Amino acid sequence: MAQYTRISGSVGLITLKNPPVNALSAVVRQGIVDSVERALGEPEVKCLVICGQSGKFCGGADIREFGKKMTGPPLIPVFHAIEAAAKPVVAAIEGIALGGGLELALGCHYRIAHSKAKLGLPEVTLGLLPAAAGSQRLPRLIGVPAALDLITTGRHVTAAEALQLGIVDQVTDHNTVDAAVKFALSVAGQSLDARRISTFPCPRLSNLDAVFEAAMQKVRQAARGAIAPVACVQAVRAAATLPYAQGLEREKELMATLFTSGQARALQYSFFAQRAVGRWSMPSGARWDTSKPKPIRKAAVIGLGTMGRGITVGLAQAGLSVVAVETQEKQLMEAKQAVSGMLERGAKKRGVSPPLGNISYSSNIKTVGDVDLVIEAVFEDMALKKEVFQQLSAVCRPGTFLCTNTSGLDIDDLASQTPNPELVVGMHFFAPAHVMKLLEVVYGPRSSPQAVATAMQLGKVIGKVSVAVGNCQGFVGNRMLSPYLSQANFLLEEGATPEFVDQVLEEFGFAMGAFRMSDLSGLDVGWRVRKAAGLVVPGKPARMRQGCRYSPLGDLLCEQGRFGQKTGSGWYQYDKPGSRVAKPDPWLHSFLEEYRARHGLVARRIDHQEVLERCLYSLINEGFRILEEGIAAGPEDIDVIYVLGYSWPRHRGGPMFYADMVGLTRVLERLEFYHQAHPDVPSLQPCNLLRKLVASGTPPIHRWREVIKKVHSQL
Ligand SMILES: CCCCCCCC/C=C\C/C=C/C(=O)SCCNC(=O)CCNC(=O)[C@H](O)C(C)(C)COP(=O)(O)OP(=O)(O)OC[C@H]1O[C@@H](n2cnc3c(N)ncnc32)[C@H](O)[C@@H]1OP(=O)(O)O
Repeated sequence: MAQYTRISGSVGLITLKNPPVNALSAVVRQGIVDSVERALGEPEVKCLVICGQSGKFCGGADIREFGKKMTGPPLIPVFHAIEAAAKPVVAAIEGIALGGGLELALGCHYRIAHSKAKLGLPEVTLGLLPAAAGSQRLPRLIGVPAALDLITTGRHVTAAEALQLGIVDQVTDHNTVDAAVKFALSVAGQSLDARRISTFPCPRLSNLDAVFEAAMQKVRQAARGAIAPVACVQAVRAAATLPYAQGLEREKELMATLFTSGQARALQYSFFAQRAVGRWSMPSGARWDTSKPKPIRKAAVIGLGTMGRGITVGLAQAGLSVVAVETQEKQLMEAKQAVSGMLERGAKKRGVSPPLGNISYSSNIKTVGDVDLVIEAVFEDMALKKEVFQQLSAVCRPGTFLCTNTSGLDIDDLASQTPNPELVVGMHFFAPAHVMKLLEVVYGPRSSPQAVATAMQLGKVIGKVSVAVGNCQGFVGNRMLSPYLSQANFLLEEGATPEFVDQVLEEFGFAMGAFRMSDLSGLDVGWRVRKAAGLVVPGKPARMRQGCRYSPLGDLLCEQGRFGQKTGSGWYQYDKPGSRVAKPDPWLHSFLEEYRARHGLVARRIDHQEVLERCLYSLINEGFRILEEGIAAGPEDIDVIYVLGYSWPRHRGGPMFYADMVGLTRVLERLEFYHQAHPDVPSLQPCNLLRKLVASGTPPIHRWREVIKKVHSQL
C-alpha cells in the first residue's frame, strides 16, 4: 500500500509500504494515485514528499505480477499525474530506486538521495526496457550517451554518481525524508515549468547517427543474442529523435514485444532462481532455515596457486583475516606479490584502500591452528589432498571447518582422513576465484548441516551465489559438462571441425564454444581426470572404453604437448603460449582426417541442429539424472550453476529452463533418436525422470519438484 500522512502542517508525505523492496504492486500504484489526489485536494498542503518504508525507496515494478492479469492503474498515467501536479513533489530516495522506482522518481519534480542509495534502470537484465517512460525521461534529463549506458547495461549508480550525472538534485548523509521535507518547503510556491522532465527537449547531439550506431554495435557484441539491449537502444533513439508523446508510443511498442518474449521469461526465472538457491535443502531434510551457520572471522587458504590466490583475495576483500599458506618458499613469495597486486587493483577500482593487512603469509601449515575455517586449494590430486587433510586434522583446533576446493574429487573420501568428517565440505570455486560469482558447496553423506550452512553463508559474505549440491564425480557443473564435451568430440570424429561446433554453440549464446573453452581451461586438466579413471591407454587410441564409445582425440593432443592456450596449441593454434586469439589450425584438420582414415570413419555433413541437440540434450539429460539422484535439489540449482559458472546465456535461463522451453517431449524424442543412432553412448539414453515428467503430462518447470519427490519416494 501507500500511506498518506501530513507532516509539518503543510507537507503531504506518501510512504510506499510493500516489503521487502516496496515494489510497485497494483495496491501500491492505487495507493499513490489516491494519496496524490488527496494531497492536491487539501489546500493546507503546499508540497509532497514520496518515500519508501524501511529505508528503501522502491525496487521497481512488482516482478511477480508479470505474466499475470494486470490489475490496478498502469504506471505511466500514475507518473504523469505526479509530474502534472501543481504542487512540488520531491522523491526522498533511501536505499534503492531501481527500475519503476527510479521512473517514479523521474516523474517527481525534485530528487533528494541518501549518500548510500543506489539508483538504476535494470529492466534490461529482466529482458525488458524502462517502459514507464524511463527510456524517454532519462535521456532528456542526463543526455543520450549517459542514458544509453545506464539503460543498456542496467548498472546501478551511487548517489554521488547520480548527482554528477544530474539524476538527483541533492545528496544527504542525514535523514533523507527530513532533508526532502525541508527542501520541498523551500521550493513550495515556485514555478514547476522547468521541473517537468517530459517537457524537456532531449539534449542535441551533432553526431547522433554515429552515437547510436556505436551503441548498437556494442550491445549486439555483448548481448550474445539477447534482444532487450537492442530494444533499449531503439527506445533511447526514439527519445532523441521524436517528440515525447511519440517516443512513449515507440517505448510501448518495443516493450510489447519484449514483455511476452521467452527471453524475458528466462531472465525473470533466472532472477528468482538466483534467490531461490539460498533456500537450500539436503536429502537428509536439513534446510537453510533450520541450520545455523557459525560466524567465520579468520580463515586459512592452503596452496597459493591460481585458485588459492583468488580465494585469498576474495576472503580478504570481504574483511576476513586470512592465513595464506604455501609450503614452497619461492611460490609463497610469488603468490604474495600476485595477491597484493590483485588487492591493489581491486581497491583502486572501488576507490578504497587495499586490505593488505588482512593477510598473513606462511610456509608452515602449523600456523593455521587458530582459524575458524580452512579452504584447501592444493593441486587437484587425491593423494596430496589426503595428506593435507591429515596434517590439518593434527594442527587445527577442534571444531574447525575443513573445506576443499576440488572441482570433482570425492568429498567423502577426503572426509575419511579426518576424525571429524562432519566438519568437511567442498567449496568449488570457479576461476578466477575472486571474480566468478558461483560457488558450489558440496556436502558429503557425513557433512553436518552446520558445516553446509557455514560454507553457504561464507560464500554470501564474499559475494558469491552459493549452490548446495551433493557429492558425486564432477558435482553438478562438471558432471553435466562431461557428456557435452564427449558429444563435441564425437562430432569431430564424424566430420565436424572445432570451429564449426564452437560457432554453433557461440551462436546459441555461450561465451565460448566447447573447444575454445577447453583450450582456455587447459586440455591437461581433463586428461589427468581421464587417466585417474583408467580411461587413457597410451599408444592405443581404441574408440571404446568400459563397453562405451570413447573418443581419445583429447588424449592424443595432450600426448603431443598440445594443452591449449598455455602451450600455444590445442584444438586451435595461438600466436604464442598464453595468447588468447584462437586460430583454426591446418595441422589439426589433417590430424582429424588421418584419425578418421585410421579408424575407418567417413566424414559426413553435420548441421547446426545436430550439433546443438547432441551437445545440449546430452548435458540436459545428465541434469535430469542429477535431479533424479537428489544431487541437486531442484532445476533452479542447476540453472544457476550453468548461468554463473559455465557462461550459459542468461536469456535462455539455464539448461533445465531451456528444456522446459523446448518442450520435454521434444527433448525426449530427440534423445531417443540419437541414442538409437549411437547405442554405445549411454549419456544419450533418456533418463528415467525425463520419461516420468513426460508421462505425467510435462508439467511446467516450477512443478517438477512434485514429480521428483514421487520418484525419490519410489527409490
Ligand atoms: C504489453 C506491455 C505490458 C506493459 C506492462 C508494463 C509493466 C512494467 C512497466 C514499466 C517497467 C518497469 C519495470 C520494472 O521496474 S522491472 C523491476 C526493476 N527492478 C529490479 O530489477 C530490481 C530487482 N531487485 C533487485 O535487484 C534486488 O532485489 C534489490 C537490489 C532490490 C535488493 O537486493 P537484496 O537486498 O540483495 O535482496 P534480494 O535480491 O534477495 O530481494 C529480496 C526479496 O525481494 C524480492 N524482490 C526484489 N525486487 C523485486 C521486485 N521488483 N518485484 C518483486 N519482488 C522483488 C526478491 O525476489 C527477494 O524475494 P525472494 O525471491 O522471495 O527471496
